[in-house]
Amino acid sequence: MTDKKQQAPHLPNRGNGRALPAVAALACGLLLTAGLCLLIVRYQNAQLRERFESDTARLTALTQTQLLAHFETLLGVKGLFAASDTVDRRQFQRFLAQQDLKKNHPGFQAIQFVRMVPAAQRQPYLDAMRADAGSMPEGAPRFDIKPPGARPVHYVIEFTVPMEGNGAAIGLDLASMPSHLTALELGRDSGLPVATERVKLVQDPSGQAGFVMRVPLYRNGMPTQTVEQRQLALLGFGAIVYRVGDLMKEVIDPQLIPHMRIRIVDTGYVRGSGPPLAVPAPMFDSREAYPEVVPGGAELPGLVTHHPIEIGQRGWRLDFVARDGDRYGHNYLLPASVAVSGVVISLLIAVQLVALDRRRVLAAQLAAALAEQKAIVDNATVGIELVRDRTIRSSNQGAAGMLGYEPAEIIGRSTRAKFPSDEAYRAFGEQVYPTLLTGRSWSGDVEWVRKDGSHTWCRLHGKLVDVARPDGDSIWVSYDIGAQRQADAALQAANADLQRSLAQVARTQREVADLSELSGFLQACPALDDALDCIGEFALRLFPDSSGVVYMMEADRETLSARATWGPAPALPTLTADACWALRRGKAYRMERASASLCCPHLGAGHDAADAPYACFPLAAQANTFGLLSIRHGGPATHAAAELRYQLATAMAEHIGLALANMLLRDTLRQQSVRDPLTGLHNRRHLAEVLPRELARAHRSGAGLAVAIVDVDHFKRFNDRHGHDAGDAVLVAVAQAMLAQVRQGDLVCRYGGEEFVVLLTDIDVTLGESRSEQIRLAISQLAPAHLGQPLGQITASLGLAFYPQHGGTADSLLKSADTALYRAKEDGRNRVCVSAAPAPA
Ligand SMILES: Nc1nc2c(ncn2[C@@H]2O[C@H](COP(=O)(O)OP(=O)(O)OP(=O)(O)O)[C@@H](O)[C@H]2O)c(=O)[nH]1
Repeated sequence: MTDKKQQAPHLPNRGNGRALPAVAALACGLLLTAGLCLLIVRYQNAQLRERFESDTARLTALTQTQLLAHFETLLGVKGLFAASDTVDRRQFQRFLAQQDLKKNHPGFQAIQFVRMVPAAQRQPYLDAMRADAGSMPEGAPRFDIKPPGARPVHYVIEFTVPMEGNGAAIGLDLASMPSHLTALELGRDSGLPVATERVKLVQDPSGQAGFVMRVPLYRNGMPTQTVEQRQLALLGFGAIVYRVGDLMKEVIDPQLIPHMRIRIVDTGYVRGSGPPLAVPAPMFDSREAYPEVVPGGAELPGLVTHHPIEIGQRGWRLDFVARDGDRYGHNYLLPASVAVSGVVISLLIAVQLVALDRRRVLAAQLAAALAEQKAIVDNATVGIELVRDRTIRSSNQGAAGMLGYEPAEIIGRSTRAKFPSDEAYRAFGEQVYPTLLTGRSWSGDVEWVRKDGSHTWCRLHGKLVDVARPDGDSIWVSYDIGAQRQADAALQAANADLQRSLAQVARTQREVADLSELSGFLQACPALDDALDCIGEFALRLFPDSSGVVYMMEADRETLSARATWGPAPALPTLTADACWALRRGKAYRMERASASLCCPHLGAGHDAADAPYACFPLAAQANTFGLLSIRHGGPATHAAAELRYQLATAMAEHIGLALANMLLRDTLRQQSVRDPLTGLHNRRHLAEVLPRELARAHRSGAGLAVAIVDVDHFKRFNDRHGHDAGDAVLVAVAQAMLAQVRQGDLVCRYGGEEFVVLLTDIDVTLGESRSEQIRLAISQLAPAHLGQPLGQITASLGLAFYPQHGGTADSLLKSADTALYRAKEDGRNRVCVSAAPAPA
């Protein structure tokens, strides 16, 4: 069995690895998508950060600008004191009123003047303040420095604007508070504005963070270039008290609050101006400052920035944390869209690649299959053709070569070119298309014409490709069966020959059997006539449509008489040798064609041997022709059949000839044994056979029977006188005379020498006596001669005995007759004496 792998078409490998490009493309696509999404996210982040940084930078700058604007107010206070070291409370209030601080700087808690009071000046100062009518007409008798206690220097809040809500701060000695004291001393020594750390404003019950910005005020006219000079020249401080929350509300764009959390921490003095803070002090938190503002989404840890600013020699750090939302929140729609699109596109690309690969594989498979199919078609031993519109559209080598064409020669030609005639082509179409139009395939044998004009037979199978389009393509497969048909024909012929041979064998066997049976019958026949009757019957068995005749030679050896016939009677019942070519030529003669001159005359004038062939066979034994077999057949036959029936006729003739020859020989021998050769009469042996039989018949029938013994008188003397030959002639003449006097059925035999016995059947005494007398008379009337010489009168004596009167047996009857003969001799010869013997008991 052929390996299936070898049968499978050679197709591209579809194993592992074919999906690799698609997977790689998908991976690349996903990677690109991820990268693109990452870039978008990063870009968005950068955008957000840029916006965030821009917002926070702007906010920081704005904060700083706003604070500077605030500080300008403080610088205005400094200018106020630069004009006069003795600015009283009313001047101060008037100055501030011009600033319209409540309106322009709502973040102010208060603006103050802090006076530096050395310990030595404490009391004078208190006295002056308590007596000062500038602030109120009755003065401020309860004014005091608080908290009480001795300190090297006091920094006393001398007046504050507004007073409402800030009155508690009047008289407060800032030197008692280390954080204030540090800031005051730093401002004093630096000559620059200085801020405090976060302080809790005593005048502010809200508890929010606060700080105080102060600017040192020096006495006019005193140098302030050095620290010492500035310490000596210090008058006090102009101060602004801030509530950080209120301040930042002025500064911060409220629209940003929902989008970010802003915290401000105080990181301590910068440039070593003071002790650093271990922990930055929170100054402001937008979440607390704007509780009414609904914050955006969650804080974005990745969107945090810090901006340091310097406020009165203190470092503030503004911490910004963006909140998720429409300003800083990530727009995931775009990356998500990109991601989804990228994934979809990647998948589509991968699917396309898979499909492309699949198409490529399918295309390769299709190409391989087509190539294989083409190879199969091209190399097929059968013919394969595509026909459309009765035109050969394609043809393989098998189809073209079958008719001696090259494919290029026959492609494009009409299918009619293959058929021997228009009629054959039309008949083919009428036979084929009814089947094809049902959608079934048609198969059949067609006779086609080769390129060289010779014809061949092809077995054809056809089918419409699309039954809905009868004029469309049809596929035809053909193979040359010319040789096969020849072989089939030869086989059929051989088979027919074999059948004929077998039939012939059977017929021959039957004929042999018939011949054998004929031989058996012929051998069993007691007489020639019986045999001849059998011949006619068997001849009809062997030659059923025949007629014929068997002629037998007559005693004259000249003529032949028809003794057995079958079918129509022969034209000549008797003939001579001249009437038959077989007898003339001494050998078998047959004639199977019309020829008047060569046709045997015994068949009759005008016999046509072409219509009725015949054969004649001489029947001979030991070169002695004794008969003729003539067979006339019913009609012509093929040469072989004619030969066979001639052989059969020959065999039949041989069988018949041999059988008849044997029969004739047997008859001759028998005749010789029972006949007297001289006279031709039956002899004594024959009489011994016949007499008992005739006696039995007479006994059965009751008829009479007579036996007469006839003896020539004085024959010895006749012999002696005329010689023995003359005696023989007399005996012959006597025999003929006796035969002439008896009836058919009677018997005349030579009993011995010159003695004869005449057996007269079915006769009574009277007739027997008269018949015996007739015999005697006939003999006596003979005038025999020999060699031209008369021999004189002949007489004979007869002894007559009758059955049953004179004997019941052959012996007794002959004895009675012999006794009667003796008496006739005794009584003078030439007479008839009847036995006188008595009837047997
Ligand atoms: N020519 C011839 N003679 C025969 C033949 N057979 C017998 N004879 C002779 O016939 C004669 C018979 O003679 P016999 O028996 O004495 O009788 P016969 O002379 O006829 O005398 P009768 O009978 O008393 O009248 C013999 O001489 C025989 O030789 C025969 O076939 N041919």
